[in-house]
This record gives sequence, structure tokens and C-alpha cells, in this order.
Amino acid sequence: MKIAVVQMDVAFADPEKNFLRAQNWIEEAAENAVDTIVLPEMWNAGYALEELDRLADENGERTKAFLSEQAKKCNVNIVGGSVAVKKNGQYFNTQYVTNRNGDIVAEYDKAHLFKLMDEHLYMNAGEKANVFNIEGVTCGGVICYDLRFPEWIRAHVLKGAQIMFIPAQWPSKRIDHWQLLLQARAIENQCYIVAVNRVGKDPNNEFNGHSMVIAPWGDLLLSGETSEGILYAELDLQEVKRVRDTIPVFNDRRPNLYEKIFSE
Ligand SMILES: NC(=O)CCC(=O)C(=O)O
Repeated sequence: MKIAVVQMDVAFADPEKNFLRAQNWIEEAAENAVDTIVLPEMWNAGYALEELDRLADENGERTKAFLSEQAKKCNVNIVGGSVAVKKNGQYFNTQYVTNRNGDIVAEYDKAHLFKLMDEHLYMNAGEKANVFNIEGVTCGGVICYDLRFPEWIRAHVLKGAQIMFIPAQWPSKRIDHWQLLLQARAIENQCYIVAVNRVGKDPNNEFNGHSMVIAPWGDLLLSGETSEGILYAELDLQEVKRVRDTIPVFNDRRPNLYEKIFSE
């Protein structure tokens, strides 16, 4: 599967600009015959949480229509990072995924809200996992701070995910955590990790990209880029099986033991 990671800058509180930017990046990526395009977290408005009433996408209608149209037009799958959405009067940080036919194949609300960026004061946490199928491959998608919860990523992998998509707005000052945690999640779960972080700044933080694509053995297929642009990587899904056959972590796990210890 050929992947394009869109390491884009996000205009603060300006959905018009961001939808246009995303469209330009998607069109450019699609010229390189990619299978799947991945956008960053909260790309519609940035972390303009105080203005969610004005900025959040009502039921995600605009985002879903946009992703669906782009996917069909460009003949690509799109993992739509995440956007600020209003559902039943509440706000969520939501990921939509669309396949080449323009069908929305996944909708996921970020499960762990990041207090250091005040997310819990404005947003509601999701209660469901996010496993979906694109190109015949079982994938999972979580969002940014979710990365710090190994059991949450593991839950997706146990449900069959061979690729985990992790869009983010992860500030530069903790970029070392981002890199190490992503690599650890790939190695411990013996899966591909496709992680896209934005660049640029907002009133509170600076973001320096470092989007990463990591193979199941922990090899970095893409890492370290700090400027705005599209990054490409090719995933060989046979590698997941090869790594799991070499070190059979999933056969050697002892879930009964873990449950026993947790319940003591
Ligand atoms: N947007 C986020 O969830 C940021 C998470 C983060 O920066 C972290 O250190 O964790």
C-alpha cells in the first residue's frame, strides 16, 4: 500500500482556508498514484477550542462530503486525520475515513482528551474503538494523545489492525516522546504505524512535524521531516506476518495472567 502523509500547516480558526489547503494537498498527493492519503489532527480549525460553537462541523457533514468527493475524484482512500465536530450539541475530536468509492468506512471520536491543551474542558471523549478495512487490509485509527495508552492501541491490534493510523497536533517541545512512543507501539504490536503531525504554530504551541511511518520490526520508513509537505512511504503487508512469525508475541501473550493481576 502506497501512503501519502500530509504534513500540513493548519490555519487557526479558519476552516475555509484549511479545506482549501487540504484539497490542494490531496490533489497533489493523488498525482503520485498513492493508495491512501493521511491528514493530521483537527485540520479543519486547529485547537481553537473557545470558538467551537462557530467552527465545529455540524454532524461532520461538511467533512464527510468533502472527503467523499475528494476520494472519488482522486481514486484514493483518505484517513481524514480528525476534525472538530458538533453532535447533539456536544463537541468531539472526530476521525472520518473514506474509501476510493467515497464511502465513509469509519467514524471515531478521540478516546483520551489531552488536559494540557484544555481539550477536556470543551470536548467529549469517545467510547468506541476504530477498526476498519481499506484495500482488504484491517486498519485501526486513534488520535494523538491516544498514543500514550498502550492498551488502547493493543486493543485495536487484537481486533486485527495491521496498520495503525495516528494523526496528531503534537507540540515540538515533546517531540522526543512522540518519536519514542510511536516506535515502541510499532515494535510491541508488530504492526505498521502511520503517524502524521502538523507543522506551524497556534497561539499556544509550535509544531515541527516529524511525521513517521514505522515498519513492524521498528524500522523507520519515514521520519524527521520538519517542513510542510507530502511524505511518501510504501508498506509491504507481508512484513507483519514475517515479524510475527519470527517473534510470536501474540502467541506468547498471557491474557489470563494479566487479568488476574489487574483484578487482585
Ligand atoms: N493533541 C494532543 O493530543 C497532544 C498530545 C501531546 O502533546 C502529548 O504530549 O501527549
